[in-house]
Amino acid sequence: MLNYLSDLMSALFVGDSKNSVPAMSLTQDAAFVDLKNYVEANEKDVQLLDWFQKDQSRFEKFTRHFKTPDGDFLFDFSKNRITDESFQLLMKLAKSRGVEESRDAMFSAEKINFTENRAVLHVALRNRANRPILVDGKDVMPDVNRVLAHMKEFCNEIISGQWTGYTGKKITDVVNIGIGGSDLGPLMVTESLKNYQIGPNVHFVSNVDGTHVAEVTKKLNAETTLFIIASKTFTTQETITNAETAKEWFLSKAGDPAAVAKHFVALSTNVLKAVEFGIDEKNMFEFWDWVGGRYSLWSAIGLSIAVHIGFENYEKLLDGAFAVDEHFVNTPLEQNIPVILAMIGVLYNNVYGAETHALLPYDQYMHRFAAYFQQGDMESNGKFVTRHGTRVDYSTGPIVWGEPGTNGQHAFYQLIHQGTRLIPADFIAPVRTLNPIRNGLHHQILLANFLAQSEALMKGKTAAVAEEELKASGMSAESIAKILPHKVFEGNKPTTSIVLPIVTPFTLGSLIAFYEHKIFVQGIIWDICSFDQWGVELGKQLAKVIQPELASADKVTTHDASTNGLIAFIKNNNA
Ligand SMILES: O=P(O)(O)OC[C@H]1O[C@@H](O)[C@H](O)[C@@H](O)[C@@H]1O
Repeated sequence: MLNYLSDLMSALFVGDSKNSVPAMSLTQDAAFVDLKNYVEANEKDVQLLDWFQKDQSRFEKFTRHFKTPDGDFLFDFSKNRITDESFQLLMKLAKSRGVEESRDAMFSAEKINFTENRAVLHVALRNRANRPILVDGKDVMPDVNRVLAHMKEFCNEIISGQWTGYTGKKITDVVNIGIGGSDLGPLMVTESLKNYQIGPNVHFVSNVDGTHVAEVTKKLNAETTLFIIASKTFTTQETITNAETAKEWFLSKAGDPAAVAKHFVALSTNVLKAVEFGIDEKNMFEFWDWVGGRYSLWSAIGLSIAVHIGFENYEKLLDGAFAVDEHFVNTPLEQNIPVILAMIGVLYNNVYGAETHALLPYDQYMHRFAAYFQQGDMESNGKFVTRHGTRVDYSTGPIVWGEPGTNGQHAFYQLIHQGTRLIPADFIAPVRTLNPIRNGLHHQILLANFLAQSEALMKGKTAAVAEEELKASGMSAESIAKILPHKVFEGNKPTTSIVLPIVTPFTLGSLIAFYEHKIFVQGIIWDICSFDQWGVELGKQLAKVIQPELASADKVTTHDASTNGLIAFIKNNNA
């Protein structure tokens, strides 16, 4: 029965798509078996430092540059557990899994999101060459350009003060109300590019916890505030609830419902629902079902970004991503940065058994970067079923986490240095700071810490070195014997260093696109559908059942004992 079902699924969905990978599990793919066997026999126990000592050209060999108008990126992969041999085997695996064919299928608008029967076309939103991209025979570019033109016009009106609120005042504050992909991207990017602000202040309301909207509106003046309701579906409970609350708050100040049109705009694929909510159709910024929520900051969902930093800067963000799209499409696998990022991740995930991946930006502006890619990566690749409908027998997407340096150093780096798990980490640091205060002193300290941490993780500290240090401090032999094991760092912890020239709209756009394509490539290797998110639905379904139960006075007995007990406790103590 199970086999019949999975065969049926394959026939229905993967069928003759060019994008289909060999119906072979990753673990049975000869390229994977070769990689695993080779690494286990030759590389698992080798110290990274030994490879540096043996190969003087290791740094040059395993670094890649990426040029931008704002300066070069340097990707240093050399502190990873790769050699010429394992690197070649990783590239063979990418070939064998059909990475190039799948990439081309995405760019040519095949419906690779087969569980929702949709193309995956965030790349069309930043297709700065304006090459036609056909979905169901229709070029999507005229629509993309039309919405961009609308966004431009709107931004200019808001920033110039031509657009005024109901009492004739200029808009000073914009509140983006959205959640998930309709929140995290604009939030992360506006924080990262705060230095480029030329428009109103931006605020974000996402959590359905009333505290979020209450605290944000507390600080605002209705006369000068514009709400952007951002929701792909316009049915998300949290967003609609927050939007209705914002409208109530606004009307309690403005009084006249006619004023709503000047203070509420919507970003959605669902024009009907937005109009139903009371948004004037000319204040609707549309996008399409082929834009995944977690890839939507390049669409109308980016409006709060464009309003905050100006449309020209927003276009530079798109340009930066486009430059990476061109690189991804046109560069051979061995030189292809997203492919290398992805394949090194696969090595740790599937050969070394690593469970997590840390993103550590050494830039305060980028403090939400890891949170953003938690959704980008974990919602995309947190899947246990292959595209052929069978359960995987290997691990898929890693747990993604991180905090900006140097805060992380004083919090969780202890576990990376001396814990028992292998935690591959990406260090991301700009050469130049946007705040060179005290003659660059802060930035120098920041960069010294970034460099020191990745060095320390690789080098570690042997017992002999630790003992010497303790002796030099004048400690007694007895105390040294007690403390010595605790002072040892095993080292050999792999890291990738991504050095960008400076945080600009262009370089940030590029950086985001590198990670997006990394996630894409890994999904192909794991043979999963990286573009849907059915896993978030079950909880939503159950919440709809529980909410009325919380509201009623009746005793609830329909769940398991734990859930019933929790409901009873909350109700009994909520008098
Ligand atoms: O933009 P919408 O339709 O309100 O959806 C918001 C979020 O809703 C969540 O349920 C999805 O997991 C996310 O992918 C999505 O971004």
